[in-house]
Order: sequence, then structure tokens, then C-alpha cells
Amino acid sequence: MIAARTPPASILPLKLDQVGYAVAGKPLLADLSLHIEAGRRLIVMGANGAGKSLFLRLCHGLLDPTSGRRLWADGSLRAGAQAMVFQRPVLLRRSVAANMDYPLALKGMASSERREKVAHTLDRFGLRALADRPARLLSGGEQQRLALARAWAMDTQVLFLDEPTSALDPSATRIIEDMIAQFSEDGITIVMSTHDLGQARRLAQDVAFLHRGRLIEHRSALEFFAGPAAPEARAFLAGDLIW
Ligand SMILES: Nc1ncnc2c1ncn2[C@@H]1O[C@H](COP(=O)(O)OP(=O)(O)OP(=O)(O)O)[C@@H](O)[C@H]1O
Repeated sequence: MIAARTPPASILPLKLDQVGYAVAGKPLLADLSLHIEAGRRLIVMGANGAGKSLFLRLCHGLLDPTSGRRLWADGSLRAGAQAMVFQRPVLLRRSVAANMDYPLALKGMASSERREKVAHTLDRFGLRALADRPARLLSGGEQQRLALARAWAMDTQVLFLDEPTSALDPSATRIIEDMIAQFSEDGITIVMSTHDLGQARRLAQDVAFLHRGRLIEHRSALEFFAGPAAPEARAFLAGDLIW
């Protein structure tokens, strides 16, 4: 008899408490306080240079706060069970299947279990036909599908996405959005930056709006799109230039 697996404890909410990030004494992010709740789709918006990428990197743990505190629900300062996908995915010079297999092996998963997991993931996201292709020769859209599928295979609880479709055409963008919606149905928490207002409206349950390194709005997407309180956010939605 196979023993039932206890689901891993949730690493969420992620709490930021007056977090700041400065380089050479220059504050790039300041006074960020928010909770990222389990199972939500949070879209991070703001003008060029507002601090969206830094915010995602800081939440994920690629950067550490230079002031304030970042705390995961399990009490750790930096949690596993989370992944980040970039505008241009980071892929190994190996086949599509090997790109999925490698991080699972690093995690210590046995080879028979890995084979099953990789096959299931390839099927689930329509990548089976590409399994043996060199990952770096795939189209941009296919590479992004692989990067997302690989994160899913890792049983990630939180996925940070930094403008994952900004280099893609509309049909590839739609496929990635569908994948993100599927992840969300699986209970994966999504934290994603985008410049695309249409995409933000399609995907957001919550919106975090950054302006000059500060969080000036964090509310439900319904409220945000109905009329944000901050004038900078209103100007952004109206398509006016803000900086
Ligand atoms: N290591 C660094 N040293 C100094 N300044 C930096 C560093 N990293 C980022 N910045 C600056 O911090 C600000 C925020 O950068 P960030 O990449 O987070 O913006 P963004 O909102 O993602 O912008 P975009 O929409 O253009 O991608 C920018 O002005 C950027 O030039």
C-alpha cells in the first residue's frame, strides 16, 4: 500500500514589513509593506523604472532587503517551493525533457518518479512533441512554455513572473496566459509584472501599483480598475506618461 503524502505546509502568506532596498545608499525600493496571500493572482504594475523587477526579485529572494523584514509563513527568511520566470527564460543547453528532469534530480527525486513527472508535465502542457528538441532552439513562446511547465513540475507554491510575455506575439501570449490560469486553478499563487493593461485586466485578482519604488496601491483588481485612489495610478490607467 502506498502511504498518502501529506501536502507540504503553505509557505504563504509572504509578509513584507517596511522593506527597503538601496544600492550605494540610493533607495530603489522604500517602505514596502504588504501580505501576499495564498492562491491569489497578484499583478504588479507601474511605469518603466517604477521598481517592478526589483520588487519581484526581492520577494523571490534573489535580492535581500537592506531594511525592513521579508518573512514567509513557515517562519523562514527565504522559502523553497517558489520559482521565478523571466522575460527571457533561463534554459540549459539540453533537451526539453532534460531541462525538466535536471532540477527534479537536484531536488533528490528518484529517476523513476522523475520520468513519470516529466512525461506527465510534457503531456499536460502540450510539449510532448518537443521533448527531445534542444531547448535553446525552440521559439520564444515555446521556451516560455517550457520554463513555466518546469516550474509547475517542481510543485511550486508561488510563481514570480517578470513580464513573461513581453517578448511574445499575441498567440504565444494567449497560450502563456492560459497556462497561468491553469496554475492558478491548481492553487499556485501568482505574482506577475506586466506592462500590458489588457493582460492585467484578464489575469489580476489583486493589483500592486508601484511608483518610484513605493507601493502606492494594493487592492482588489475590481476596485483598482474601477478607479484607483492614487493620481499616478489613475494617470497610468489613462495612458498618460508618468515618472
Ligand atoms: N543594481 C542597480 N543599481 C542601481 N540602480 C538600479 C539597479 N537595479 C535597478 N536599478 C534602478 O531601479 C529602478 C527600478 O528598476 P526595475 O528594473 O525594478 O524597474 P521596472 O519597474 O521593472 O522597470 P521596467 O518596466 O522598465 O522593466 C530603475 O530606475 C533602475 O534603473
